[in-house]
Amino acid sequence: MKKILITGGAGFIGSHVVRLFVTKYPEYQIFNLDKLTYAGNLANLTDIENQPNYTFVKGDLVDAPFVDALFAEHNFDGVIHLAAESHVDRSITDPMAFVLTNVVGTVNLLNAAKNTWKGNYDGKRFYHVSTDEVYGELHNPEDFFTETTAYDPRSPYSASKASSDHFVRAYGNTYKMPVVITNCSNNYGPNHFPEKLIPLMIHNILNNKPLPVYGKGENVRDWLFVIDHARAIDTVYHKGVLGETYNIGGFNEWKNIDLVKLLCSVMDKKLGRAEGTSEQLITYVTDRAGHDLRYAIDANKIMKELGWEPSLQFEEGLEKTVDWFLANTEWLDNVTSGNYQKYYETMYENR
Ligand SMILES: Cc1cn([C@H]2C[C@H](O)[C@@H](COP(=O)(O)OP(=O)(O)O[C@H]3O[C@H](CO)[C@@H](O)[C@H](O)[C@H]3O)O2)c(=O)[nH]c1=O
Repeated sequence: MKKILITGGAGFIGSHVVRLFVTKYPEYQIFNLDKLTYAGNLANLTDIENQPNYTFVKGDLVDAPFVDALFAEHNFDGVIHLAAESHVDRSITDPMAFVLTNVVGTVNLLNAAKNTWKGNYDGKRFYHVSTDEVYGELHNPEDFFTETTAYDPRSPYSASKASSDHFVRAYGNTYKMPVVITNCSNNYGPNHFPEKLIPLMIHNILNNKPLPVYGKGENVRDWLFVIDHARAIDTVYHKGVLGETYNIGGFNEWKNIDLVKLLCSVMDKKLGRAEGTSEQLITYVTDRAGHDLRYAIDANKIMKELGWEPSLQFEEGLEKTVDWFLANTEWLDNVTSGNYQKYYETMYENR
């Protein structure tokens, strides 16, 4: 039985990857290693937690002896590394947390794999899940990030992810480790932690709170339904060429303000409120420091070479997402209690 270690499997994207692998591949033993930070939540996985091919391990990638021991015990065949601090705003107020988890954590994991595999890489694979933010920002509407775009990280978050990408490639080159990397655009969908744009807006609309749009709302992001990202990860894990990088995205660009207005209108319909009700909550707030203007990803390589493509149109995905949040208000209430409130009381003055 192949043993696969998925890190960060209790998080938003990770939990969708764990679910897909546990249900699609009963012949794999899936280990989910997660530190259960504020954004990691085992409630994301209750439907599969009793599956015989699923094991949860709580632990911190920064703890090298722990990571070494886990690897030595199981000699994993594959690693899908998603564990990361992921929120740009938090990286602005606490960059070191991002250096530790994203850089030190990744190098600890690489070392553990290297020292356990000892050059015997037959059937082995180290897959690093990364972000399009490593490429910096775009200004010209005709430009897209491709796999050969030079790295230009501009936030502490993207600098930490760029650094971890470089380490993964360096281990591929220096120790000939079997590595593959993907860089994906903005995800959305069920279980998204409500500090990110879409779930935050859903949460605030439900609670009649202001909808904080940074700057003028002119920044552009490319959005992909999280389950399509999980499908892409499955595709790259099984068909991706070692040493390669694949960009993943939806060819689905939205200006923040247009997206928030669309979401307001979907919410009004779902909640039976008059059209325009939620839009009144839109509040322009101080811009994010160093806010990247536009991300746009060229996903042609994964589409043409590996045959992956998104399964959903954005409007459909957004409606599914809203439906999920409306059906899971308990999940939302749980993740927005306690420290969440404290974070939002101080975050605007910290930015
Ligand atoms: C939370 C929040 C965000 N924004 C803006 C900032 C961005 O232009 C856009 C999306 O913000 P966020 O949801 O924080 O996502 P963004 O900074 O683009 O980064 C996301 O997408 C990246 C991929 O591009 C991932 O690597 C990151 O982990 C993920 O957080 O919305 C607002 O205008 N108001 C808000 O309250």
